[in-house]
Amino acid sequence: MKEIRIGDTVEQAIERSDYPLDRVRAILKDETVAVVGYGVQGRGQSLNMRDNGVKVIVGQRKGGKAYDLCLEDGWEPGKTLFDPEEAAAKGTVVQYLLSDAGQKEMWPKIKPHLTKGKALYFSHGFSIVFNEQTGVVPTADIDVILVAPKGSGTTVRRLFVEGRGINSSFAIHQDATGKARERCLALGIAIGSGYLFETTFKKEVVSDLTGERGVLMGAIYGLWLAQYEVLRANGHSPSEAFNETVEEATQSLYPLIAEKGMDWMYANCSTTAQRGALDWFKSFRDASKPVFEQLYNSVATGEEARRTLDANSRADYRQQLEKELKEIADSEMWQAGAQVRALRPERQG
Ligand SMILES: NC(=O)C1=CN([C@@H]2O[C@H](COP(=O)(O)OP(=O)(O)OC[C@H]3O[C@@H](n4cnc5c(N)ncnc54)[C@H](O)[C@@H]3O)[C@@H](O)[C@H]2O)C=CC1
Ligand SMILES: CC(=O)[C@](C)(O)C(=O)O
Ligand SMILES: [Mg+2]
Ligand SMILES: [Mg+2]
Repeated sequence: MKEIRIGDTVEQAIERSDYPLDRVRAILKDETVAVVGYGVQGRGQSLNMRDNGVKVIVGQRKGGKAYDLCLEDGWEPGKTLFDPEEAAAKGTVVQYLLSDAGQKEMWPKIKPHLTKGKALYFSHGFSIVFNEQTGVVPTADIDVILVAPKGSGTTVRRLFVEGRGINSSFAIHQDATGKARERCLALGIAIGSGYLFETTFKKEVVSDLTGERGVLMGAIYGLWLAQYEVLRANGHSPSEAFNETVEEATQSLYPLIAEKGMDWMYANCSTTAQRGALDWFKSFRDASKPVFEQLYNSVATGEEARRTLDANSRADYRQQLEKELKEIADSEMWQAGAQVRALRPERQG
């Protein structure tokens, strides 16, 4: 256990040494963990648990790319690979890792298999917190727990393979068996978390939806695009605009932030840059803060959940997302990006 103390706020983070693998295996020895949904998270988490010696099965419908990936990854039909409902029936822990819209749709089929004493596990507070929209209301006789890796499932797997670990949030929504916390923490370590930070389903979903719409994905792209467009409009070449907006950020400056914080990154830049950045950051904060407040409100009122469920429940949701991602890929900025990235020396030859 590690303590984080900021002013009056004290937090405890669970670490791997609190749950060494033999303890994890002992806690989970009588459990069959059914991972329902082999998407980005289902894949990362199930492979890590399998490598950690946990008894894992996967529930994924036949046909489609995700099923092919299951076979490629060594899941065996009838042994460790089943239809979602069959897996839910066999599992004592059901890791519900369909997309959030998929969780709503499949719930009537999954719910009957969640019998007394089982654990229902989520990696997002979405289905439970917005249950008026999703209809996901588990019976009182099962544990309902959450481990939400704070990163892509791709990273969950990559860090694990490198012997590192991702930060995850965890929360207990229902403890029917008296074992919910042990189950949750053992699973949290088993899926590859390095540290586990306690939260609630509500806090997790609101912060997560804000973060991904904000600084992690939506805001960063908006900010980068605005700068790129201004540079281009003023006659700078695509490569100059891209290097000065994205390539330098991801290749040089952001890794310095990751290493020792914002001040360390600043300290490793010129005094010219430091003076300018220190003068300008407040303008960017002030310009964007009202947008963040609007965003937070839209998340907290359930509006973002409504939009997500509406859009991602359509039959053609994937094609729609792919179409919009392709528009980004085809845009000048990211075409320049593809060519600039190809010039990284380590990508030569
Ligand atoms: N993608 C990520 O890295 C992260 C995801 N999460 C959470 O983990 C959970 C799983 O997310 P992802 O792995 O991104 O899911 P995903 O979008 O990759 O989908 C997972 C699986 O759900 C299936 N699916 C989608 N709609 C369906 C439907 N209507 N009926 C049946 N199956 C359907 C897909 O075919 C896929 O196999 C979600 O709660 C998400 O918010 C949390 C942290 C990060
Ligand atoms: C990767 C992650 O944690 C996100 C951005 O919240 C998500 O994929 O939902
Ligand atoms: Mg997240
Ligand atoms: Mg998210």
